Amino acid sequence: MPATRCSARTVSSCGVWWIRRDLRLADNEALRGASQADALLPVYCLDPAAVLHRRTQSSHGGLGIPRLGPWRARLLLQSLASLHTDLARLQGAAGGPQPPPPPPPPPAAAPHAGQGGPTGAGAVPPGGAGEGPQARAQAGSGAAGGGVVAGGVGAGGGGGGGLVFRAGPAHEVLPGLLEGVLGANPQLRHVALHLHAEPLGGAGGAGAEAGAEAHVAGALREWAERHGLSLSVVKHWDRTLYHPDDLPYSLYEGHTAEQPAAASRPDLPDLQDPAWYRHLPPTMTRFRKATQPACPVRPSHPPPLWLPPLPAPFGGTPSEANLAHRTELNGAAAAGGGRTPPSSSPSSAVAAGPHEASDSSHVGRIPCTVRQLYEHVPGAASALERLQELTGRQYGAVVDDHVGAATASPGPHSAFPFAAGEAEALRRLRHYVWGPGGAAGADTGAGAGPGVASSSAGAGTGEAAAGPGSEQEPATPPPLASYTNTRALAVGLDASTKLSPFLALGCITPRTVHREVESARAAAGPGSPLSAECDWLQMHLLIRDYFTLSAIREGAQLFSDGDGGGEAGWSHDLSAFRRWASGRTGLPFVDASLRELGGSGWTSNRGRQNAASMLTKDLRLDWRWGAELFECLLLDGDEAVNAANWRSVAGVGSAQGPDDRRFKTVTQGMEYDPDAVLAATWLPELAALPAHLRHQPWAATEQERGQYALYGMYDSTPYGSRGPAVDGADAAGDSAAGYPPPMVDPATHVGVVKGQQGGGGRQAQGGETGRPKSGAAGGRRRGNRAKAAPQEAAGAAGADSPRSVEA
Ligand SMILES: Cc1cc2nc3c(=O)[nH]c(=O)nc-3n(C[C@H](O)[C@H](O)[C@H](O)COP(=O)(O)OP(=O)(O)OC[C@H]3O[C@@H](n4cnc5c(N)ncnc54)[C@H](O)[C@@H]3O)c2cc1C
Repeated sequence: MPATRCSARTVSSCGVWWIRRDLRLADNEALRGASQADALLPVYCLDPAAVLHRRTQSSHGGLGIPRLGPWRARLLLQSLASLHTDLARLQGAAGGPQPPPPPPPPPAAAPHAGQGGPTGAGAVPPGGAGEGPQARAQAGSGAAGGGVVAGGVGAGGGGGGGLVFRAGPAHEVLPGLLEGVLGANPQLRHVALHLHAEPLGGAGGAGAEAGAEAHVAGALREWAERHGLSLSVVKHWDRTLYHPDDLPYSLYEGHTAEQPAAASRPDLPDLQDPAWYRHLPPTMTRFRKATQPACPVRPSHPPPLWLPPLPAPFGGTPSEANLAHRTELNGAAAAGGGRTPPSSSPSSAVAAGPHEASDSSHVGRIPCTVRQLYEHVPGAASALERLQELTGRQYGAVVDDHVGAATASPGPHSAFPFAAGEAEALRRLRHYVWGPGGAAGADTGAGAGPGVASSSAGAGTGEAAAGPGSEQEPATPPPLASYTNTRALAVGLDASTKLSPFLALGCITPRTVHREVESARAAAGPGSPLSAECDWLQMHLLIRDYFTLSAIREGAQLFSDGDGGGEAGWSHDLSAFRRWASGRTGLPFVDASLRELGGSGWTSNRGRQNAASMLTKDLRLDWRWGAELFECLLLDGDEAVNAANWRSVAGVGSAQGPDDRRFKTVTQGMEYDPDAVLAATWLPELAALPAHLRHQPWAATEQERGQYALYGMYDSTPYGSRGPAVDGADAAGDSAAGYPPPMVDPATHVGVVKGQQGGGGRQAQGGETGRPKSGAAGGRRRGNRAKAAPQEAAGAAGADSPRSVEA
């Protein structure tokens, strides 16, 4: 038995990390705060309110579907498993730095083609690193040289580690857990609860978690008083790039500083109206101008190298040696000498059984399937049924799939074919910013960038020397280098960053993304064209901030119906909604996007905008129904960001902009998916058609009608009154005849394809005249957005950025 065990110390303080959407070790204020105590109790509470809606979203009631749909639930479980393994590795690790173990064997196959492949510490082939200290030591092997502690559960540490998973609202779960801790640690004197605040999580907030934070604080206070303990409750905020406390104005209307902040900030640009500085500016452009120059981005913190162990009865007790060692290790990490990325892969963690990775039966069991998760929540099964009914899709395979299975459920067509968790988030970020091989930077320490890895970086992996920037490898431009041109495309793994699911679950912070991008900018040097791409990516982080902050400001009004429904108000025609939700509107770009969403949990920003426009501007259906379906299905579903985006497209509330943000969806498809790849992939009925007909099958010539059996599909029957609805419409199977005619006049969805005006341009019309001259390839192959200076693009009613907030 290691000597450290003999000198076990009593636990007089316990830090509780109430894990919410901050599933990471690095740059995590709540974890840092809770780790100051003798013991650390990381707890994830599966609150039924996070799985099912508590609120009624529209005046006509909600849809009755899960708030946490199967795709995101799966990603959540994987991320929890990954975090569990990382915690088990670090909590109570003892014995000091270990010599780096031999490099792990190269994985049999790169799990994600095009992403640079797994590299270094995080690259644990599915099922490759299983149980046991040796496996875990290997999992940590790529960390900064000399900084990794092989340890964790069963590895001779001063106690076990891992997260405690419990089903139930936190205000019920946490006092119960602490009762057990107190029973096993009679010397306990102080409990410190650290949590990451949710945008809508405060008392009186609008979201389903409204009041949760206040409830928990109240319940713990009552518990602590009863036992004569001292309690501190500390809320942290890492969700946005800019910390709300640093903004040069108040978020809330009605809050008036004595002087407008602008008066004391002559360095701020003159935005004409000083009142903007008192409140969250009413448009994105003004927000950017008022915020960027005035607000620092706070530094992001490296991951800890040591964490206090779980308290008894969940784990062991810390030892004097452990505690002394904490200071040494974390001090080194803070000094940048050993940024150790989390090293687990969710697949390895789950393949071994995430819960079984703990040595204590007291540590709660993370469900291994989405069905197990749903079983904790009464009503979830029927909500899933309802979702299936609305989308016309069965989710059995997804909910029953073991989350650690090597074959990812999202399937071969997923635009988000990534694993979950912090290490994967970092790999994706580095790949996007530095290019193929840049994921090796995931092992080098954030911000270091490839080619400038510290000497300790990649120890044991051999990756650092082969990274980009080295002589062996020709420089391949990173995806970031073409972000401006590709970001708006509807297809393409590297068209956009695909970071939003990681950001939504908190596997990575916007600060970390920002810092990495700044490193790339610095490495590229002054005047490099990459700088504009960096600006444009950071602009989108700003949009996320703006929408999140807007949601906070809206509070209870976030889900008000606004007046966007027009005089008649919003329609609640459920049958029309079903056609939309199941991707059977008859407008291929909208349908393909919606079926992609239903079938994989992802669709592009462009697809989302067009689908939302169709729902609100053509069908005049209640935007909250659309928002509810999106929040359920999206891998990156985020209540605040989602609702704010929907409000923006629907034109409701204070974010209202131009009256009509209606998208011509056929033209949009031609511009952002010229080869109609999305339709070919997700609309089997149209897959056999040539690309130009996949954009608008009704535009077939007489000859094409015969050739592709399109006769009878598009006759003169008024739109919307015929054609297969989702219920029982598939008689014609996956042939073109099985594809429904448009619910609305398709001519109103065709406009000028940008970039084709003038000489080579054409006025794309509905009906017979809408054929591109040279097939779909006649459309632009690249995103339509010109390489505008980000500043201008941000200020314009850009195709990417929410127009209404740019007004
Ligand atoms: C109707 C509708 C609903 C949406 N719902 C969500 C949602 O629930 N969660 C979510 O994260 N995004 C949502 N978005 C915004 C946007 O579609 C996604 O953030 C983006 O497509 C994610 O892809 P990416 O990570 O590759 O983004 P990139 O283009 O690479 O952008 C980088 C990051 O910037 C942020 N970002 C970019 N565009 C937006 C935007 N319009 N609003 C907020 N943040 C943005 C994201 O965090 C993203 O990861 C929605 C958009 C619409 C039109």
